[in-house]
Amino acid sequence: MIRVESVDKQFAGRPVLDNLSFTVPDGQITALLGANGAGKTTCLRIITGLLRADAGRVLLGDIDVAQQPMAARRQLGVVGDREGLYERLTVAEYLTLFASVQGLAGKSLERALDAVREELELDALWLRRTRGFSQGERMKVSLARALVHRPRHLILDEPTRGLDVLAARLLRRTLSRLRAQGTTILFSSHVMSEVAELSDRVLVMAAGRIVGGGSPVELMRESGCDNLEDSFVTLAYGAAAGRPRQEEPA
Ligand SMILES: Nc1ncnc2c1ncn2[C@@H]1O[C@H](COP(=O)(O)OP(=O)(O)OP(=O)(O)O)[C@@H](O)[C@H]1O
Repeated sequence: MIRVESVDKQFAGRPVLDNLSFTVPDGQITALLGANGAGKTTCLRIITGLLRADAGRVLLGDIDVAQQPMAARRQLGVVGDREGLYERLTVAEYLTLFASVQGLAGKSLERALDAVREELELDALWLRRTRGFSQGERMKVSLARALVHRPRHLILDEPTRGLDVLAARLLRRTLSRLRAQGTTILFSSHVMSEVAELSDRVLVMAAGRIVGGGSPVELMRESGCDNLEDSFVTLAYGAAAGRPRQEEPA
């Protein structure tokens, strides 16, 4: 389970996250929605330990991300900016490096590499250097890097941005399989059809706070709308106009 508890973050004195609290249950896919600038990426970066909160804390199970960064890293897979590939390395070399950093060696390293190679259909890319990779190819390698150590928690920032139909489908299939294995998954997206299809739970952010949360059906009921996109607009932009509601931490 991921717990975000009373997190504040300011940039240059401007509040971006404002006493933000929510939980992400195990074995479910949770989508984080919000208008541009609502604070989604900032929130995900704090969960993954890339940014420090000004106040509050983030727990992965019992592990405090800021207090126990090494332990947190072993529990986390992160798919963020797909630009971070080392272009001189082949996919095999790159994934070996990341798996080693996570403490894998010998037979368990080999097994971990074989598993992501098969699951993410990486055969054709395996011995290629990542320079010049397409968006879809980069996503596959980023996802393989995030999963190679079998983390309990997976965080993805707009994972289907720029992907074609087949690559997006592979990603969705992979997320569904991971959910069935009990992985806790949190992803941000602007694509409502994908959110409606994939998510067990949706969190709507506006101005650094949670303004709605529940299953897609619950959100539609709460907002009195018959589709997720209208619910999102009602909750996110209605709230931005001045009626925020903070979800209680579970
Ligand atoms: N390093 C930074 N320095 C200053 N301001 C920042 C920084 N990072 C984010 N911000 C600001 O914080 C606010 C929230 O940004 P964030 O990237 O978290 O939003 P988002 O919800 O992910 O938006 P989008 O949907 O456009 O990706 C924005 O106003 C952004 O300009």
